[in-house]
Amino acid sequence: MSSFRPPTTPRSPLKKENFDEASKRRRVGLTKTTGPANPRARSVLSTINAGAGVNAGAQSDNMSDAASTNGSLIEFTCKEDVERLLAEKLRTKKNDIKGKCEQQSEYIKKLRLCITWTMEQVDSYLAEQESLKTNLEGEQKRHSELESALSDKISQLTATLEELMREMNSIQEALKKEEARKIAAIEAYENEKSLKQVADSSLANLREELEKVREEAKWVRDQLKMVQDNSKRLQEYNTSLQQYNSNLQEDKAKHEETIEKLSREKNAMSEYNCNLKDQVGSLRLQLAASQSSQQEALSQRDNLRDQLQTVTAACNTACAKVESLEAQLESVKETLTKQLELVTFEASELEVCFVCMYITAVIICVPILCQLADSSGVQAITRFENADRTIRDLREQLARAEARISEGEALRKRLHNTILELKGNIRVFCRVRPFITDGNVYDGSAISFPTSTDLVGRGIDLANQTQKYSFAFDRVFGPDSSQQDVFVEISQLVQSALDGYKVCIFAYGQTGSGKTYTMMGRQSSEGEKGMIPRSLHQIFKTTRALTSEGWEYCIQASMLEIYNETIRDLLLPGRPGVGPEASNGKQYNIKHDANGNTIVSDLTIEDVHSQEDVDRILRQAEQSRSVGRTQMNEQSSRSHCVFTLRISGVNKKTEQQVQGVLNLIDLAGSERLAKSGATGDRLKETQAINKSLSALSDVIFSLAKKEDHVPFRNSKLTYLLQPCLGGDSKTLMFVNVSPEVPSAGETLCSLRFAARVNSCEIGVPRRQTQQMKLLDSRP
Ligand SMILES: Nc1ncnc2c1ncn2[C@@H]1O[C@H](COP(=O)(O)OP(=O)(O)OP(=O)(O)O)[C@@H](O)[C@H]1O
Repeated sequence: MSSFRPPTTPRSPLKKENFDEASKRRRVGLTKTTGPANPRARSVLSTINAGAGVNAGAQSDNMSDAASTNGSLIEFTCKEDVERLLAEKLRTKKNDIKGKCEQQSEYIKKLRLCITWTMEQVDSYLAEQESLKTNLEGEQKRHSELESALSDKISQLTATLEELMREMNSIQEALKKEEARKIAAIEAYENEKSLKQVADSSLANLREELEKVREEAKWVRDQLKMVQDNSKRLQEYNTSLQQYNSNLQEDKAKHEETIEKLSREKNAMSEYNCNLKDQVGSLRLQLAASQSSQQEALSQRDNLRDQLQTVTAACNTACAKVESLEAQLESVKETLTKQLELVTFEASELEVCFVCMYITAVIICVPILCQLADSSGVQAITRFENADRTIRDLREQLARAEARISEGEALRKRLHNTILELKGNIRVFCRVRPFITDGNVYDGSAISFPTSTDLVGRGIDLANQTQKYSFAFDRVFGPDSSQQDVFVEISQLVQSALDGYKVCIFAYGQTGSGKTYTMMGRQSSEGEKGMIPRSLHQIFKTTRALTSEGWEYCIQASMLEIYNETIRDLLLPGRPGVGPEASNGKQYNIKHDANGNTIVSDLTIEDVHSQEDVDRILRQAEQSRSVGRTQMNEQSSRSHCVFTLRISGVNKKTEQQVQGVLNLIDLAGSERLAKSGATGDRLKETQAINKSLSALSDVIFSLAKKEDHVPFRNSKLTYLLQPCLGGDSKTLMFVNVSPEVPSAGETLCSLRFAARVNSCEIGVPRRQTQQMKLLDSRP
């Protein structure tokens, strides 16, 4: 608590300056008549002055004269001096008036000095009093302020005190409650203590019981184990029973089949019987018919006999007919009777036979069926064994085939790689885009293609002013070449990436020469899709096809831009464009791990599973790029755009693994510094582009020349791609060329750059790359 201390009052208001002030005023008071500050003091002074005032002017001169003549200048320092002066007695001879006068005038002088000193004292006291008064007023004012501050403070403190009192009361109440609670808790504790004792004793009992229960549990566990063993055995038995049951089911099915067959035979036989019965019926009907016809014949005979009797001449023939008919009838009758007897006998016999057969079949079938079941079981077992043997054989054959396939695959990879190495690990293709009739007239004089056998499809001639320049590359694609024609060459490198190699494909060339067209193409038209979508299509197609051989692939994509040596993430969700806010404050640091992989910290990496995923991320990247360009007021691309696919494959069967990388890069449009006329930021941009492009060409050039020390220099692009350049990595560069005449100077520049990259200008021998020692050159 802070203690209140009143401000210290100045103890000596009449210090030197105050005193000087007072004496000054005294002097003024002597010359000027001032109002009486202190009436009493003033009256004393007036009396003295009045007494002395008679000869004031002359006396003062005399006084000083006297003082100086006597040589005794009296000084008053204190009251005692005055009293001493007043007590002084004049010692003169009685009649010595002159001496007396002199002494008195001397005395008067002293008295005057004394009065002067006293007045000065009085004045100083008055001044002191005044200053004390003002000090007092000031002090009083301060005091009243302090008083009011104190009263405020006191009221505050009173309020605080009241609050504290309230708090104290509430605390006291709480304390009381706490105490009551404490007492209750103590009681509860006591109860709990007694309960604990009871619980301890019961715990001891429970422990004993627990021991017993544990023993019982052990016994139960043993029992359970036994039961589990039994259950296992029963399960096995059950399985064998199920097996047996399934065998029996199979047998039952077979028996049912046999029974069905037999019942089908029985049906056939009963049908046959029915047919026979029908035959008998029809024969009976025939018999009845013949009997009726016999009756008719007899009636006819009677009629004929009647007619015979009447017609005698025709009687012989009729009689013969009748006789023959009778004979026939007799024979038919006989035959029919015999047949009827036979059929009846056969029917009865068949009936008997059928019943016997059925009974016999039933009697015979059971053991036969049992035998059949046995034999079918044996057959099934043999069949099973045969099938097992066949399966084993097939498996061995399959394993041999798979081994042959993987050997073949390895051989294919080796051959593919050898072919690409023979073609060159670093290759340069030239692509001339068609002339764009944008109000321009094409005279076709700038670019031509040599027709000599050794340069056909490989050479390009450029006419610039009066000079002609010839270049040869690994392939030259003319203006008529389609995206598919170009992709045929690229697809081999895509296969290399799937085989686990690192591949970099660059598109280089002046602004508007067709780099983006080559890499991305036109998404809207299937035939005009560029290398990136086509490569991805091939990758998905191949990985799908390889699934049957046990391969499982994981494909991850990332896309970044390097603008003015600054990395921009093109797949950053919600990326607005450029500037620090575009990266959401992320730092993109490039690092290389021990396995030769490039890691860009904070970069968005997307898993891609289908062409749709790829289309989506390409759209997003294109949008991010165009927003960036608009914000930078770019007319065309001024940044390097790097699309990276990381392909990781594992073969479940052979446990082989591959880790390939495919980088597809749309480089910034090249521009000659001298020609660009750029200034300010534009100049800086152009310088940055040229610097990184020349660093890239230096790297590839020294890799092609098999140099030990590769100059990765201070360029983000080359540092980023470091693990993918050199060694057994594959590098392919497109030099894109515009056919327009005004750009011939630029075209010459691009072609020279490309020629330097692969040292393939005519007359310079081609070189193969070899395993290089890559230098770490972190920018
Ligand atoms: N082979 C081609 N067939 C048809 N059109 C093409 C071809 N190559 C380029 N083009 C067209 O030429 C124009 C410029 O091409 P593109 O934008 O690809 O050039 P670029 O080199 O990427 O330019 P920049 O450096 O400015 O980005 C585009 O309209 C493109 O469609």
